[in-house]
Amino acid sequence: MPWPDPRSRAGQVKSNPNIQFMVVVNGKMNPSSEAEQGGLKSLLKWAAEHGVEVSESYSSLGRGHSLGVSSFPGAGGRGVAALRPITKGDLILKVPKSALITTRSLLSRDETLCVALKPHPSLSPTQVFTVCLLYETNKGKASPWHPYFLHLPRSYSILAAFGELETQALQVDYAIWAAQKAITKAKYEWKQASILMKELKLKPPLLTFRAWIWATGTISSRTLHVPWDEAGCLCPVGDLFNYAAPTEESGSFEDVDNWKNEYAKDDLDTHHSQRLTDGGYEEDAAAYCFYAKKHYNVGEQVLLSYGTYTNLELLEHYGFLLEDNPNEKVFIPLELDMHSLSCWPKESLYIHQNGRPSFALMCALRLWATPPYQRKSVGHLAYSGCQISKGNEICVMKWIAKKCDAVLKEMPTAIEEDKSLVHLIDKMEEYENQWEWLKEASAVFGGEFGNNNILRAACVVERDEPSTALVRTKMLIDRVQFSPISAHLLDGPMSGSINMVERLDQKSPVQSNLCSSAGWSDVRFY
Ligand SMILES: C[S@@+](CC[C@H](N)C(=O)[O-])C[C@H]1O[C@@H](n2cnc3c(N)ncnc32)[C@H](O)[C@@H]1O
Repeated sequence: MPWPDPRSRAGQVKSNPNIQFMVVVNGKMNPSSEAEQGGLKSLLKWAAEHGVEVSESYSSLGRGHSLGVSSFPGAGGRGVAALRPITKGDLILKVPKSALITTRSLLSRDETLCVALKPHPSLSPTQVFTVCLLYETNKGKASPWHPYFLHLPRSYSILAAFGELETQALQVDYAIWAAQKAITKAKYEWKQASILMKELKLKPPLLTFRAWIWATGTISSRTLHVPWDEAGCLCPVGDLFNYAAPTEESGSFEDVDNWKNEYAKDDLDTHHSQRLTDGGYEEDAAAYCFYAKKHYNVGEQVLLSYGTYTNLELLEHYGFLLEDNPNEKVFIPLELDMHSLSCWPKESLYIHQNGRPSFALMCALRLWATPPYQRKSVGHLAYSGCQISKGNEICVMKWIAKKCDAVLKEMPTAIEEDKSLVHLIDKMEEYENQWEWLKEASAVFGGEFGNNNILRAACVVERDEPSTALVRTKMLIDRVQFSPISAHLLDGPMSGSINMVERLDQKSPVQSNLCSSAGWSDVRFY
């Protein structure tokens, strides 16, 4: 999902393009490992050659680059660190238009691709970009973006990549439905584009649904907004910034004025307001420009807001969740008679992670809790976000508390169970075989796996050979990886055996709105 529209900014980037490699552990910077350095070197050398510019500044450390590529375990994995103090509003990175990957830039270099696309006008801009991306990776080293492709993640945990087990583990019905919808849409779009991909003679591994999901995940989680193409652009180096949710001072529950402001924010947030942007394409600079949204000290991770997202939306588009997401919403269904009193759409009836009900939910409930003969005379209070009476407010809050209790009781597992399970899955690699792991799981869950799909799946696998059982369980829980580069190499007799490497380091998201981040806590550099 491309980031929102840019706002215009002034600024200057000094043109020293050599970005450094560092690892930041507990706020302290250390030179990164040789493997990491070696791995990233080719990308950053390529970036420098293609005019990517990173800012320089003076500090007690002397003059030097403001940014470095670092590893932030538990906070997005590979990301960008401040190597010098950075001031709010500083222009920190500039990526020239010529380095951006867009449908247009790919088409302008390839006549075959242009000709092949013409008879397929019904494909959406994103489908076209997905095909173009797979076509470009199909070129292997012949593509000018080959060093960039080498550094893309091998797999994504976006909803479209979910299997049945993961989908059911979401537990919440609207989250399950969102996953099913994302999977169905991806399959439909892949089938639609398959004819074109065959005409383009992509290598067999790149024609698979797995490859489509890889390209979809790349585009969904890494593209930035550009004004000339709704599919957005891939921005080498600019796509190394991890996400920080946009926050505002939240109003206190008792403070009606603050609360009303918060309600105004509900409306703004729904439209992914432009105020959240800290990067954008600038026509006069012919470059994608990135600005610091706040002050950063040396060693801090420099983050960007891609937009305002709930955890389910983050999972859908970016494949991770935030444990503390100020924009998280839990939707509360109203009974028919309550709904008929006001005309609020279902998606406006929710509770924030901090427990604050949305404006629409409060309005609908305040009206419902008012005797019918009074609704006309006091309705304006509800519509302007004000209390109607103390009794009315107590009635509303009691209803919300009862509803929340009922919703939570309907979930097959509780948050404590989910946390234990995520912890157990993380520890799976430490066990020699499935039996040992299941023994530990039984102890934690008191031998009762109830409705826990993941543990039930593990029990079924248990009947296998112990040596293969653990691997199979991990495969059920984790995602297999797709490497476009090795797919490119796999040709001829090996083409059927797409390079699938088990992904053992990724958590399975359980209950999207309640569970911890499933991001790249352990990014591999390759
Ligand atoms: C634009 S990329 C950022 C760079 C990425 N970490 C990398 O190694 O290439 C976006 C992806 O980074 C990860 N990510 C970004 N912010 C995160 C966060 N706050 N927590 C966990 N994962 C995050 C997610 O996998 C997301 O899809």
